[in-house]
Amino acid sequence: MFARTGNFDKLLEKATSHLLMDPDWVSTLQICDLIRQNDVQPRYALAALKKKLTSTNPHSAYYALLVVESMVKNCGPVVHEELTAKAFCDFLHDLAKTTVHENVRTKLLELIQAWNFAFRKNPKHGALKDLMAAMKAEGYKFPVLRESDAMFAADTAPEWADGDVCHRCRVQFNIIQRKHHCRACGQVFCGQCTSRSTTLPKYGIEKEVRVCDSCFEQATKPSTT
Ligand SMILES: O=P(O)(O)O[C@@H]1[C@H](O)[C@H](OP(=O)(O)O)[C@@H](O)[C@H](O)[C@H]1O
Ligand SMILES: [Zn+2]
Ligand SMILES: [Zn+2]
Repeated sequence: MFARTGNFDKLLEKATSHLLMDPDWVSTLQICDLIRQNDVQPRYALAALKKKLTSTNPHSAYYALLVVESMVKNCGPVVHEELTAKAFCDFLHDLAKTTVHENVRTKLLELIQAWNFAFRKNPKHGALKDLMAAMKAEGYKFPVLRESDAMFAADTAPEWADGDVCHRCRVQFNIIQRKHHCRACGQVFCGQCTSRSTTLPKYGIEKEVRVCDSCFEQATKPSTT
């Protein structure tokens, strides 16, 4: 686990370096890949980003906000849930109040507006709606919404299911027979039923990851079209 978060920490330093003249999109998108591939948990990522967002350096704080924006666009519901949790919305409210960087505040208002539009139909993200209402009541002026800002990347890999037996052959898990997850369908399997790996471009996963036999067949069969 450490190896994966160690990689994340290095990428975050690069993506939010105060020496950057322009955003480091390569590192930013590699961060998204780590989250998408379940190598780093969104909670860990957002906790690390909070420190960067409150940096005294305007570039670091601003680039950190661009990383959050990319995560929301590219990593799907697991990030959306963390982002719109009350605790993080309270942090964003405080950041809007306390940041000394006008560019961060402007970008933050733009993002809160875009996220509210994107999640407007989903009651799960009520804390974000409350945040925007509270900030409007406090006199914050939100920019005109660009709907393009609120579009998100297509598919993201499904969340992992849990279970005591292999989803395919029903063998019981135990100290020897370990659990594994297929990154394509998210189901839980034994080692024998997830012995192969493949890339999953439709989920933005470019490296070979563990998949179950049926998802392997599905992902590797020549396309009929
Ligand atoms: O080996 P364990 O200590 O049981 O841990 C399991 C591995 O981390 C599996 O990773 P993998 O799918 O990449 O094998 C994961 O899918 C299971 O949920 C975990 O229980
Ligand atoms: Zn099995
Ligand atoms: Zn599968």
